[in-house]
Amino acid sequence: MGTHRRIGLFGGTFDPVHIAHTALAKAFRRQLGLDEVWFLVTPQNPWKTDSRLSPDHDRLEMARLALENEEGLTASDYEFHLEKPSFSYRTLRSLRTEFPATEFTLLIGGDNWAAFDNWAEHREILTHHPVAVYPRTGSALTTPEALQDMELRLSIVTQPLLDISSTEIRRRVMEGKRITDLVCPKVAEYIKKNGLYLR
Ligand SMILES: Nc1ncnc2c1ncn2[C@@H]1O[C@H](COP(=O)(O)OP(=O)(O)OP(=O)(O)O)[C@@H](O)[C@H]1O
Ligand SMILES: O=C(O)c1ccc[n+]([C@@H]2O[C@H](COP(=O)([O-])O)[C@@H](O)[C@H]2O)c1
Repeated sequence: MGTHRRIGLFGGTFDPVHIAHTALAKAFRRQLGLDEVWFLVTPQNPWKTDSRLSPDHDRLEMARLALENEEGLTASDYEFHLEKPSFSYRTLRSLRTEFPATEFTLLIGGDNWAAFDNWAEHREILTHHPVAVYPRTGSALTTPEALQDMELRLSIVTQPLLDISSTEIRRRVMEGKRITDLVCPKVAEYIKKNGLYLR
């Protein structure tokens, strides 16, 4: 006890998790010297109410498979037990209460960061947590004006851009195309075995 742990949080839908997610999480962990990075598989992003989402347990299992040999990267079902939709401030409140000696740093894409002042209770989030932002295609790393009076603990994660998305993977599966370069082999196998993304 008493050790001050530093954990990075990477929230997403992960339907499915792909190699760009893993590469980014590794860069995040290494560049910030974090003990661990948790992939928070979100049951329901407050801004994405897409009913065609794969079941929570499939998305979690794929994240587990993708990360089982990745040191310091863990798939987390923490948000499965919280109220929906999964507002990040609620998740973070709960984590702070449960793990008071741990510092949680949020990983946020440049696209999400540009709109961060629209996140529920965003000032509360920034008061309690450092944030790491990484570039995404088409988004500049500028801090929203509404946040400029805040004392931000902000770092930038530099990572070569990989043009891969879960949307593209789902589409390729539906079209019967190969996805072996885009997801890890065990995830490809899981998708096939369970007939995911065929409709
Ligand atoms: N190719 C990529 N490079 C860098 N970051 C990515 C990439 N793909 C996804 N991310 C980041 O990972 C986070 C979680 O991923 P998410 O589950 O939304 O995947 P996605 O591929 O963007 O999904 P979808 O295509 O279904 O919207 C996203 O908010 C995004 O910031
Ligand atoms: O809390 C919010 O208001 C909020 C608004 C938009 C997105 N989020 C979270 O941001 C994370 C990334 O979302 P996404 O869909 O871009 O992968 C995911 O954990 C969402 O729950 C959170």
